[in-house]
Amino acid sequence: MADERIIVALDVRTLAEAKALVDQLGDSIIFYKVGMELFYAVGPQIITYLKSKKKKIFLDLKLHDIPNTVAEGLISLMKLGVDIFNVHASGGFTMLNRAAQRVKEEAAKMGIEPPKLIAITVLTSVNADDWAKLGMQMPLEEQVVRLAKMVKEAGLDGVVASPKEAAKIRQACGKDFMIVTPGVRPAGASADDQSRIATPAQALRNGASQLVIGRPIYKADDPRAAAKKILAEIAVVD
Ligand SMILES: O=c1ccn([C@@H]2O[C@H](COP(=O)(O)O)[C@@H](O)[C@H]2O)c(=O)[nH]1
Repeated sequence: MADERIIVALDVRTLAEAKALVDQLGDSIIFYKVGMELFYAVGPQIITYLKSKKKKIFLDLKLHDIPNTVAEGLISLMKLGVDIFNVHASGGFTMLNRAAQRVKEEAAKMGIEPPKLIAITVLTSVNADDWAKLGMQMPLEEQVVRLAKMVKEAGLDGVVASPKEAAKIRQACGKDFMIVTPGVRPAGASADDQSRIATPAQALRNGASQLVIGRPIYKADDPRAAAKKILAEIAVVD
């Protein structure tokens, strides 16, 4: 059975490219992330396609708006039938809490399990300089943990954070809390625009529940071989 801890980011702009990558990766990958680049270009047909292939879907649109707009936006997205979706934690406790409640309420009406709702803490691209320029007083890592605790208290299922913060979040939020980490790079791979990175095995050892990996797979000369190498690396980590 494919390892659901790896979520491949389908960061391409056309349905044809997305289909080609999913075909190439075959049974080795079950979970895909659809983000702004692809969803804004092709819309819900990518969700329909992935579902027809029996794939799981993380719809990464990072909603960030007032509570009513976010909650009702999530309900529209939920109707597409995704497995995970997300909002920005910096939208605040009221927004997060309303979103979590509305998703559960609507799922009950629909007679379905609610999709997992998770929140972005601090983007994995943000570095120390960006952080200082934002005028933040608290060290970045402390802020991530603080946001994770707030997300949990608001009733969401987990967070998106970097693998660097995963251990502290796990300690603060417990074993059942989802910690989804982008910013994952096999040893020696380019960091690209990511700042707070770790290898796949290290991310899991730090407490991540799932890893989002894009360019190290889809930009590889042989994406299937790149995915298989990562799967072999994590196979020895519980
Ligand atoms: O903090 C965040 C939140 C989301 N992402 C997304 O994950 C992938 C990472 O892709 P790579 O090519 O492996 O860097 C991408 O779709 C981002 O939008 C993130 O990187 N950091």
